[in-house]
Amino acid sequence: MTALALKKISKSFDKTQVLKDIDIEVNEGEFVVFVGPSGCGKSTLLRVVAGLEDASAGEVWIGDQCVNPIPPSKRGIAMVFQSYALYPHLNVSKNMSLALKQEGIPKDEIAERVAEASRMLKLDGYLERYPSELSGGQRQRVAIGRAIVRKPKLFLLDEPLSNLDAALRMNTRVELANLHKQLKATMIYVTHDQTEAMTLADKIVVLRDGQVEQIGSPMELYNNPVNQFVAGFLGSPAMNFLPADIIGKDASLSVGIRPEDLFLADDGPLLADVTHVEHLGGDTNLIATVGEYNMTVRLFGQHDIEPDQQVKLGFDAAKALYFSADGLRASS
Ligand SMILES: Nc1ncnc2c1ncn2[C@@H]1O[C@H](COP(=O)(O)OP(=O)(O)OP(=O)(O)O)[C@@H](O)[C@H]1O
Repeated sequence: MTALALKKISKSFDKTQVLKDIDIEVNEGEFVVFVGPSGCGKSTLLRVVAGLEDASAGEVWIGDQCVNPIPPSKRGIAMVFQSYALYPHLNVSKNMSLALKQEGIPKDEIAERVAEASRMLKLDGYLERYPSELSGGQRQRVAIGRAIVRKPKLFLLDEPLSNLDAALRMNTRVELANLHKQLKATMIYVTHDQTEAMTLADKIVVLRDGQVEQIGSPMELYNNPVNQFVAGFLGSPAMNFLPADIIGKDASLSVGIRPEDLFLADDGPLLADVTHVEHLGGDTNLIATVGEYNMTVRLFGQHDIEPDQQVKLGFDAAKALYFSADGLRASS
């Protein structure tokens, strides 16, 4: 069943249009990630779903109801923000239960829900602590717990991990994926981080300049992007783009080759000047130039290559993608 449908949503602030004709369907239980560069309209779209902003045109459907006239508090949603927005004067237990109390839910049910959420989030030992006595990761878990106890139809998460350091971000990402599995809840998650999108999503919505570029599973988008923008946005290090005549193809096209699809080959068609080498232990990244074009090569394992060295590169031709001058996919 469809949990959320956005139908031709547009949004303008004064004369500036920031969302244009957005159509998205989210199935029940899906983890959907809105991803795109800064300013593309991700947060505004989430706020329109929440009812914190009105759409200038179009409809928001939650389940079988058009919620345009319905205020945020009645939409059956719970939001988690980047800033945890916890109440500093309330302990963890009270932060989690406040909204339920305001809704008039009986005390023993509140206690049950708080106990269950804190068990899931491994916060059971911290219920009496105040936010100032918690780490950033714990605070974010409380914010997530506060959403869980409300048993919403839809979870809306706006960059919830971006205040955490890299290691904690990765742990919390895994916890969030597990939580989604346990709750079987519908989640809409906004991020500009393509790794979060790739690792968390059942379905990714790539946005640019207020428009949907492509919707699909992470692997569909990675392997079969509709255009150069999507191809370049998903994947780290990013896809390399070169004029196709460098590999003997039509000069009006660009060829896109992912860093991991390049390899060292004495008879390879690309002569690369290595400018920098990143030894990652398990992998080695070469930053290089081919003619005037920059390239990143991801080699499996450890390699004894120095900056200023020249290497010959081959690539997996079956995985190369071609793009016409307007950025759309083309056949070679
Ligand atoms: N209340 C507002 N009034 C005017 N312009 C706004 C308002 N809110 C957002 N915008 C503009 O709308 C555009 C989209 O903003 P939005 O915050 O949705 O982008 P985003 O993709 O979430 O970016 P980021 O990743 O940087 O948070 C931006 O150009 C922003 O300046």
